[in-house]
Amino acid sequence: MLTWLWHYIRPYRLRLLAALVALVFTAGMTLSLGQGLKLMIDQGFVEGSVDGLWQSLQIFLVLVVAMSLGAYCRFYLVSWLGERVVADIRKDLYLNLVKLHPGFFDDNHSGEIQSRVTTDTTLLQSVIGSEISFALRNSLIFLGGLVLMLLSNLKLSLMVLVAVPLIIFPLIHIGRRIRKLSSESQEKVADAGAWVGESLQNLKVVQAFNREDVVVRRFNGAAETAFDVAIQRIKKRALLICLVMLLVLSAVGGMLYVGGSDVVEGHLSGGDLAAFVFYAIMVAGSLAAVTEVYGELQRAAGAVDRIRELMAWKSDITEPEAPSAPEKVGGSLEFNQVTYAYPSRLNEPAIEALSLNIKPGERVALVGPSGAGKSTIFELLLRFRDPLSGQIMLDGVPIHQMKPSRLRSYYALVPQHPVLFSANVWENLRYGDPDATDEAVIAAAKAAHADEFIQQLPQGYSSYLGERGVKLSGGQQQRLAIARAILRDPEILLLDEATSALDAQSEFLVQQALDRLMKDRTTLIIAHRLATITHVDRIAVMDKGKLVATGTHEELLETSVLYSRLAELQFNAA
Ligand SMILES: Nc1ncnc2c1ncn2[C@@H]1O[C@H](COP(=O)(O)OP(=O)(O)OP(=O)(O)O)[C@@H](O)[C@H]1O
Repeated sequence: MLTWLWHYIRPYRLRLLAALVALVFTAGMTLSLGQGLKLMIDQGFVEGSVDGLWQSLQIFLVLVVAMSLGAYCRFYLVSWLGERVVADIRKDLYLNLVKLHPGFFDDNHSGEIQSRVTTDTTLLQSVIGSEISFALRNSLIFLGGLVLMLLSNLKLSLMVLVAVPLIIFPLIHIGRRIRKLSSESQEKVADAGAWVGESLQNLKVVQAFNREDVVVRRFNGAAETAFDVAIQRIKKRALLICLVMLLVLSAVGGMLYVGGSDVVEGHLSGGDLAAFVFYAIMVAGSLAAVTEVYGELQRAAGAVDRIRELMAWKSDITEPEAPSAPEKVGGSLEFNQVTYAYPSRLNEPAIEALSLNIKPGERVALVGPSGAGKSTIFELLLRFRDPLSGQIMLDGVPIHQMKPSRLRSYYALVPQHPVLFSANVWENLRYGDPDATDEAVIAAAKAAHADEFIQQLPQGYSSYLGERGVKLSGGQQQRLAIARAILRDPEILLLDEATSALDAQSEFLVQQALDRLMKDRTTLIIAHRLATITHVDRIAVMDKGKLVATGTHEELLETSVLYSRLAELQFNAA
């Protein structure tokens, strides 16, 4: 774990060094205050000299100023390091997450992952940015105080030495228990957090079905479990603090008694006893502080484990060593005996032995009942998943021999549920092509029949969309998604029921835009409504992961029982 952390701290080692110097300096100054105290008492109070008192006070004040300045530098440098290192870790973690294969998020709750990116890294930040320094400073004070105590009075110091193991051993034992409980507690909080995310995102469904009480009950359950686990941890922690105080302060009381007797008998000066008590309090306080922070460090160790686990995940979609990367592709696609099954349902292939050739510029519609595997074909084409067997070729090159980013640059995807990001219209459309000029963006919006409604938004193209921005209707969102694809000007178009959320009027307009977009481009359309695809070159009928027929609308009405049944249901019902 330390080597891992060092990897992140290393670039800032000069600052670390400066922080350490400041830390050692302030610890030294803190300890020297004891000597200042001794001077003040022996030269001032005991000798009854105001001059002596004034002189020793001056020395005391110099020490205080030096200590305060040192503390300023230490606090600034150490906190800077904490923030910096954690920002770097967050960036790395996010970079790894966005590169993971999308299937990863099927099995891993995105809420839990979110909590790792935020909560766990925050925990780590407080550890690097304060607690390690706190622990180090207190350890130094503990050790320095102990040495000064030993030097000034052996007998009294022996009492401390007897007390130390009595304190340390129960502490380590309880600390271990705390570590286990704290990672458990964090998992429970993450569970509750994930549930909040899911239920709030889908609040309309929750309310439409009057299921508020059910989600509340489930959340309460999760919150209570988190509470129960946290309480177990807190009990242990409370015990830890209580034990430390009891043991340390009893030892200090004993020392005061024994040392006080020595002063009374004249073996020890008042200043020596004051300095000794000062050190004893420092030693006790720093030990208590170390134990306090020990629990936090244990918690952070749990957080580090979880962050590292997430960073260690690698995408299932591998980059080829010697990628084939044609600059331009013609757009022919060939599925060769492709089989794929989702990891959670390995014995039920979603696509089975699929073979299909698509010529450059051809428009092919995929139809079939729900669950037939149409969306899975898109996922395979985009290399969100790789086939278990068989291969997919683009212009004769197997797509697994292409860099995923290069492969995806040939496509534009218009998904069934358009996704708009929290950004303005310009930026949302430029998702298709970040370098597009304003004119090109507007032309694409016009072609997708989106320009008109965009102009009417409060700030036109600069209107902010997304969760906290302007809300758009389903049809408007879809037209933006189409404009995005137009802007991308891809070799291959993947349309997932792109006109599903449109009214008859906009559907007509968008269909025109799509026709223009599809011209001379290989296009795959997932279609539920056969009316929208009667004009395509070829229709591929899928059922339960298998390709059962291909042909034109007219041909399939003759040859495919499944297709004619689908057509009959749709056209007759219409
Ligand atoms: N992430 C997943 N994990 C496990 N199984 C999945 C996953 N996604 C899809 N499936 C299953 O794979 C099969 C094919 O699904 P797919 O989404 O490709 O069908 P589809 O033809 O697009 O359906 P629809 O028309 O309803 O969108 C279905 O049986 C589905 O339950």
